[in-house]
This record gives sequence, C-alpha cells and structure tokens, in this order.
Amino acid sequence: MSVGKRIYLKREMPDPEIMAQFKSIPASNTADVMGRSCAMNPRIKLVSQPKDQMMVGPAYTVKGRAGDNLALHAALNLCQEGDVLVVSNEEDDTRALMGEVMMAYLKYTKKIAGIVLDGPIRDIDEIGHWDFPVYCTGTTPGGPYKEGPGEINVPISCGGVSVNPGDIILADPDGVIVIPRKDAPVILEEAKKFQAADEKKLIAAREGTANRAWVEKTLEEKGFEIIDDVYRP
Ligand SMILES: O=C([O-])CC(=O)C(=O)O
Ligand SMILES: [Mg+2]
Repeated sequence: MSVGKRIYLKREMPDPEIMAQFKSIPASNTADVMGRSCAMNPRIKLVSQPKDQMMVGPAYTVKGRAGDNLALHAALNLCQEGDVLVVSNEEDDTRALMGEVMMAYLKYTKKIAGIVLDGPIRDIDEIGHWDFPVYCTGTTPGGPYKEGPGEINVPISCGGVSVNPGDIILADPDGVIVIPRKDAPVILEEAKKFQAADEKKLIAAREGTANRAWVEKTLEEKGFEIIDDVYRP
C-alpha cells in the first residue's frame, strides 16, 4: 500500500485555449464570478519580479510533509513545460522548501509557468529579482528535510483552497486563485462579461458619473439607521 507516497504521472488537463484566455482578465474579476471563494490566503504572495504579471497554467500538485521537500524534488524531475507547481506543506513556515538551485532548474531547464508554495523559500536576494513568478509565504535560511512521505498529482489544500491536479492556476500581483478544470469554460464566459462591466464602472468612477444609489437601498434593506446627530457616550 503506497497511500501517502503515490506519484501519479498523469493528470486530466485543461483546454489550453480556455486557459490562455484567462490571462487577459485580472484574477480579482475571475474570483468575483466564482462566489469570491477561490482565492488562496494572502500569506501566499508574489516575491519575484515577472515581466508578464499574469501567471496561468495547469496545476501540478505536490503534497509535502511539513518542512520536507523530497516530493518537491521528485516533482522537479517530472513536471512539464508550462506547468504551475502547487505545493502544500501542512502550513509549516519554519523550513524553506526551495532555494536558488531548485528554482533555477525550474525556470531554465523545465521552463514551467511558475510556482505556488504554501511555505517559505530561501535565496531571496537572487530570486527576488527574477523574471519568473514565485508565490510563497516568506523566507527563512533554515533548509528542508528530504525524508518524505509526500505525493504528486493528488488533491491538495494550498492557501486554504482545494486544488486538484490539472485545475487552472491564475495569479497576478494580487495573489493566486484556483479555477476548477471542469468548470473553466463557463467561468471564462462569466468572467469576460464581468470584466466588461467592471471597465465601465471604472470609467464612471473616474468621470464622476458613478451611480451609488444601491448603497442606500441596501442599508435600508439591512435595517441600518442613518442618524443626523453626534454620538453621545
Ligand atoms: O536544500 C534544498 O533542497 C533547496 C535548496 O537549498 C536550493 O534549491 O538551493
Ligand atoms: Mg540552496
């Protein structure tokens, strides 16, 4: 029995054309059409300087043991160009899961789209300047163990969100969201409509023509009271 130490070589993959179209929509707008409940916790943030600010790719999931990167090293050998490595780590923040050596291998040899780690890295003095998307929780010089267990291409939880292998990972400087592979086509259509409406709202906000009447209406519906007086303790 290998549960806890399984390495799946195959994943169901998203439609590449659908995936590419998400790149033209801010992650916040796509998140809004998904009930606003698909964004990873902001402890996972961009720490490098990618020239292309939109990262998108199919999730290559790595389920690591706290502070241990043996499964992540296995993923380095197996992942494909364009993948986004998504790494769970039992929310440990005491061990750097990777540094400049592993990261250089991913950027230059494997040419993946980027990496999302629910844990810290090290060598930020270098990686912090790279044109390569690295999302993680912070930094520490303390290195990882290499004992396992761990699994590859199984469902994981990263930044408080479920990620299945082959889900679409979309990130920009606001952070990371997870788009379930099966639902991606319908989410894309909704996100495009939302984006068009959002652009109109932005123009109105700049030009002084914004209609804010919905706020008073909602306050009334929710039972707020507007008092034309000062607060007296
Ligand atoms: O110890 C490790 O596996 C990670 C590391 O330092 C590096 O990638 O530079
Ligand atoms: Mg190192």
